Amino acid sequence: MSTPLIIALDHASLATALPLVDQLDPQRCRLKVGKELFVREGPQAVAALQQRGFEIFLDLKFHDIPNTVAAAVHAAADQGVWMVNVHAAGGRQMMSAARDVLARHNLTTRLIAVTVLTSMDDAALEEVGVTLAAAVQALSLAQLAADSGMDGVVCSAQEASEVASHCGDDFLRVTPGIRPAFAVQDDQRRIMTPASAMAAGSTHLVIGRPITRADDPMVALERIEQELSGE
Ligand SMILES: O=C(O)c1cc(=O)[nH]c(=O)n1[C@@H]1O[C@H](COP(=O)(O)O)[C@@H](O)[C@H]1O
Repeated sequence: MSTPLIIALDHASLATALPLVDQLDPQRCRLKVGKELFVREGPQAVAALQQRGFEIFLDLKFHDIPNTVAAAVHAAADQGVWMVNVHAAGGRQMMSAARDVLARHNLTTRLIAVTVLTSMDDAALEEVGVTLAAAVQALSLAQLAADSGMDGVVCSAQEASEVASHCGDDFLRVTPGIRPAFAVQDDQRRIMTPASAMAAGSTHLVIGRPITRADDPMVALERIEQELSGE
């Protein structure tokens, strides 16, 4: 599937997500199941979406000791999800343990690492003791993720081209913080429009509220697809 679009289903329940899901075409987007939906509904939400033909990015951003994260990543991959993520700040040992468990069980789930959350800017990072600029810290964590055998990273589109030049073109750049011109910024800080994010080297775009909270989600999605196809 060549579409870069991943729609973030940040819904309170499967029942509230399905009216949107049932209008979507699994050939034209993937779906991201995150903490809220997964904590409320569990693996059955993932299964219900897979049954409808969608590839799932299970976004639980694991960050714990290596043994715990490896086991959680294994459990996610056993559900047949397309992609799962961990926090790069969990370190080399944690990421390597997660990678190794997938390799040992011949599981093809893509394993990516979150660098610096797109909701954080330089000032927010400084408050948690990181004095590097967000872009510099993101690049450094991307390099660590690549060295630890990750398939790619979650980063801001603003960092995607630098990540590609340091970590290689095959290294995935999954970029949230996407805001079309018609959408509000919400709690995101390091943002880009869909077309500029692709031009800047993103391989995948994670988009939630600009679609899911739009008055007409399908119209919002069509506008984004048109922007991406250059119409
Ligand atoms: O890992 C993620 O998907 C993620 C990482 C990050 O740095 N920033 C970020 O926004 N996300 C997720 O991407 C989605 C963005 O949603 P919207 O801001 O509504 O488009 C949310 O589900 C976030 O949890």
